[in-house]
Amino acid sequence: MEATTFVLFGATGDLAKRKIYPALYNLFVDQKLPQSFSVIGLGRRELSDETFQANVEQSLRMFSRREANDPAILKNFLQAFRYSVLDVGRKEDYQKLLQLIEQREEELRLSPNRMFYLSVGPEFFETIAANIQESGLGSANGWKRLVIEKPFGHDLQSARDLNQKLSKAFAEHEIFRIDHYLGKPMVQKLEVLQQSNPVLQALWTNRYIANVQITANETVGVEERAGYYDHVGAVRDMFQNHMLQLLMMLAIHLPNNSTSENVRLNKKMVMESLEPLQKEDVISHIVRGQYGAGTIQGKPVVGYTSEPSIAETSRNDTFIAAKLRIDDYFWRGVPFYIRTGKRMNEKSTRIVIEFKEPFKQSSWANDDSKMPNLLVFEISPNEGITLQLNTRDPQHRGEFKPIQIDFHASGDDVPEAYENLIHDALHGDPTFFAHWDEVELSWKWVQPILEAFEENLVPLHLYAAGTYGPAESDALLAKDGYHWWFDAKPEQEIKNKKGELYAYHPNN
Ligand SMILES: NC(=O)C1=CN([C@@H]2O[C@H](COP(=O)(O)OP(=O)(O)OC[C@H]3O[C@@H](n4cnc5c(N)ncnc54)[C@H](OP(=O)(O)O)[C@@H]3O)[C@@H](O)[C@H]2O)C=CC1
Ligand SMILES: O=C1O[C@H](COP(=O)(O)O)[C@@H](O)[C@H](O)[C@H]1O
Repeated sequence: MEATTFVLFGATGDLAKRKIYPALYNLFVDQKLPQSFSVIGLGRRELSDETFQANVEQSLRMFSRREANDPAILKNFLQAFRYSVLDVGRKEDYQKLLQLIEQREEELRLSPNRMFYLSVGPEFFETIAANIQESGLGSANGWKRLVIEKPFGHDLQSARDLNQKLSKAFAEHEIFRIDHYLGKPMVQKLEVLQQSNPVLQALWTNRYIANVQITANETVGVEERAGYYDHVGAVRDMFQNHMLQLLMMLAIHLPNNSTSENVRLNKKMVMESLEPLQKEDVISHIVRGQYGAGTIQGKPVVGYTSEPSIAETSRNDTFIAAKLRIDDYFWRGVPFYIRTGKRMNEKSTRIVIEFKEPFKQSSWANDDSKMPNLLVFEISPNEGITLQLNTRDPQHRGEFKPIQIDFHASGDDVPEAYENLIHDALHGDPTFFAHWDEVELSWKWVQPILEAFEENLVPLHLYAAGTYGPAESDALLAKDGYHWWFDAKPEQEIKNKKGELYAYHPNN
């Protein structure tokens, strides 16, 4: 891998501590960082290099998936780190930064390849990009890349404006827009699984699939992020980016040996084929919710409008469920249901593919003991794939009995999303980053929803914390004769149509 200088804006911030340093450390231990590597951390507060290194070390102790207790490894890792004070608006700070980078490049004999990681608020993205260009930081005789965190815009127009400004300083192939869901190992496997398994390729069509359900449930509430979250809601925070990226990754059809270009083109095609929503259709396709008081894992929690720094009158959405259709050859007629919410019953991100009724034409058609075939991708917190099949149960007069074929990855060996993404950005591999075309098409699809919410054309349903969202979310599927799979019943059991228990909830 080519020698690189990793320039981190926001080096004293929460994301850097919780995700970026642990990811760099784990890549270092796995020998996946360039042999010659320099990190320059930036922030407004004054820190010596030693204090900065000590802070990084502390973040590893708190957040790294691997213990950081080997002094020799730690020393080698931390010696790459330097700190410089930089206020994003102060031009002289960029000159100081340039001098420091050049000095380190000379000391370490690094080629001037520079990766600028913007782990700062979105209000700074444009200014930083412009200053990188103006100061000459990006014009050395090597490559330059810009890694940019979410949110990428607040709506369609602001996203377009931001992109236009960034593109004055960086070309599209130099911009790596982070969507950390694309870094999750199971999401990355979706592409490989489909490409390398003819059995899945054959099934990936409306001929066999009845519906697809994509869920990202969280148990946490708004936490300390009121200032940000109350302006974005679930629709911008999760749906426009992470959930639509999951939809694209699931729905693409890829040629064998596909390249990152194929992935991007196919994702774009999925978004272009999404049936657009008109503002007046939002009410029949989208459910918006907000959590009220309730109980999470046995503990009482307050409702959204009683959370610190949230106005009592807030009508912000903390839950969204949607029904979408992809109007193309493969998916025409297959509804995609998506939901995400805070303060839900459990933390789980999963995709469930429900296959069509297998015995429609057979003499078993009216046998209620059979279940549909399901293919389940558990994305987080546990990673796994389950295929549910029907078999006969000799113990019970030969009724159908679902069996599940399971693969589950073991926790410690699974790299964190940020490890995968930083590794790919260092390699210049854009496959698992959001291309501008996808971002623009996502905002375009979501725009009527934003407007309908703004104009209050859609009711805001309250749901009790610790549930699976408002009843209207269940009704969205029930209208089509479906239900959300794997929502734990109060007693955490899953029963068949005859009311017989056939499985416990997967997270129990
Ligand atoms: N935290 C998270 O879990 C996630 C965060 N993100 C995104 O990552 C980005 C960073 O978030 P997070 O780390 O939580 O934010 P924090 O508020 O914790 O950190 C912000 C960082 O920006 C620096 N900063 C603030 N103002 C300036 C300025 N004028 N000039 C230079 N540096 C400045 C701060 O340093 P100092 O105070 O020293 O100036 C600090 O290092 C945001 O875009 C956020 O949306 C995305 C996903 C998850
Ligand atoms: O981007 C975000 O994602 C997290 C959820 O991520 P996960 O990896 O824990 O599923 C969410 O809590 C946060 O609000 C959002 O900004």
